[in-house]
Amino acid sequence: MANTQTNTATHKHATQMFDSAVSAVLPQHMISEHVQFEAENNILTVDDREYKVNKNVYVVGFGKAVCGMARAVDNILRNHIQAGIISVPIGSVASFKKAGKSEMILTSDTKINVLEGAKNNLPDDNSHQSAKAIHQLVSSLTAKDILLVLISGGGSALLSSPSSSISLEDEMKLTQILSRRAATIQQLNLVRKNIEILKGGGLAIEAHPAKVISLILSDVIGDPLDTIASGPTVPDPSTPKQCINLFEELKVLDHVPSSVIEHLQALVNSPEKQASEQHDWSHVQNVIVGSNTKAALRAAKEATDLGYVSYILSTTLDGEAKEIGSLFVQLTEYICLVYKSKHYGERIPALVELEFEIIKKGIEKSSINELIKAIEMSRNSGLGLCVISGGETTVKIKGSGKGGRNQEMVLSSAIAYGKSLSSNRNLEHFNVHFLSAGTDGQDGPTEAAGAVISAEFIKQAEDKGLDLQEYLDNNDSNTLFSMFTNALVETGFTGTNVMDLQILLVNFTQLNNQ
Ligand SMILES: Nc1ncnc2c1ncn2[C@@H]1O[C@H](COP(=O)(O)OP(=O)(O)OP(=O)(O)O)[C@@H](O)[C@H]1O
Ligand SMILES: O=C(O)[C@H](O)CO
Repeated sequence: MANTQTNTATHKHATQMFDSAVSAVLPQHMISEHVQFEAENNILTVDDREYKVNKNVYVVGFGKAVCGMARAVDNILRNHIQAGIISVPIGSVASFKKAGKSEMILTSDTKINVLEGAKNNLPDDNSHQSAKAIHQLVSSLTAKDILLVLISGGGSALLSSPSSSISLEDEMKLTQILSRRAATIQQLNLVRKNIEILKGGGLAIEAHPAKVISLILSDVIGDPLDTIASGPTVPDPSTPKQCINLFEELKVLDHVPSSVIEHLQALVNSPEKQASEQHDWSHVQNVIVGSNTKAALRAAKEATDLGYVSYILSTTLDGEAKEIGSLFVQLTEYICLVYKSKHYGERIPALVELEFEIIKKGIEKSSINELIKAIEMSRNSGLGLCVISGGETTVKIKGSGKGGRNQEMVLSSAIAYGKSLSSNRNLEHFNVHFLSAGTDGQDGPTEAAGAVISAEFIKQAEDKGLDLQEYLDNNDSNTLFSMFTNALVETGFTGTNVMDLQILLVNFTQLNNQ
């Protein structure tokens, strides 16, 4: 029974749940769930649509998870693929080779060409050349052809296709200006859709009259099709005016290259914009093959299999990473208080106060009510409780240290948990573990996917005489966690990318079990 597990076992459960979640969104698995090929009749089925295949398939792709996605479709449709080009992050193939992940790499006899570029997830000359090659391929297709488009996070930078009046340098400058102003991915991609040829539905329009099937792995909260990789195969309802308004809102209008402003002004009522508004999209099928929700559901299933009561709190978690870290400690305190309360639903002042704080940080009252039900089930059954969430947080970097948003979140939770433990607030007799990690296996510019902590970690940090707050203030979470034997979550580059996951495990236990 999970509730009587030791510290080591619980730690292992947390990483096992994370690994299982990642496995649910690995390319081979996701593609085979949505794409089937009946070789006898040459029928390709993608969800509810069927296509007659006859050596008429072309493949293009762009994104961090596209290597494995291309391998998966090559395995399925190998004899029918005529040509293909994928644009993937620089060093992808070498790192998969190094990790022995052969299922993520195309075989030497494939017809799909692999191009690498976009260092540090920024558009560059390599990704510009890749986009040109992709453009050329898709615009040569005819009505009898089928184009498979593989899309995942990082796709925008890997398909750099500025309009002919805008130079690559100007596009790169614009990306920098907007990023420095902390533009959200929705804001950044709004602009990209209006200034790039292949974005905002442009790729599908260029491929017309071919049939277009987009297989999309979502790395954006809420899975908005028109934002993921700037929606190259999705109708774009946005306008050039919205871009100008955005520049004003971010106070960058004076810094935006004049070629961009001129392009946007000319785009209003242009034949190009009108053609896209009137385009018939019936030749396009967009399919989300994987998302954070799918990973969270698998983590919950693994938790149940391991003997926990599991509850998915949210799959749209955002905000400042360190705020979310302390939110999880408030949730832990809340869980422990409800556990210990004599009567289910008892409204003691400490609970009401905590609930107020939790709601203030963005958790809905209805989610708290569901959480209470899960706590009650856990208490009645004697099983441990597993709370799962997913999404993507942000970090305002002020220090000079090494870290990532997940490790920063876990470090902040360790500080809050340490305070909570030392003031003896509600947490005694509870064995608590908190993990946060990126499903791509890389948290910020570090080698780790994330980190996991427990009371044992806090004790070890105290024994080492470490000041955790100092590391947090310097955004140096990775340096800190690297000093411990099992605080980092290390998976290597996973080959998928559906944002981040958090796993909170609370086991009621006697202290002598730990
Ligand atoms: N020292 C640091 N401490 C905390 N966070 C950091 C640090 N350095 C960079 N980051 C964060 O890491 C993020 C960039 O890393 P990463 O490449 O994993 O994210 P991404 O570009 O959003 O890609 P993906 O969505 O695929 O994970 C940025 O959000 C940045 O704020
Ligand atoms: O490539 C992009 O635009 C981001 O990763 C969001 O999908």
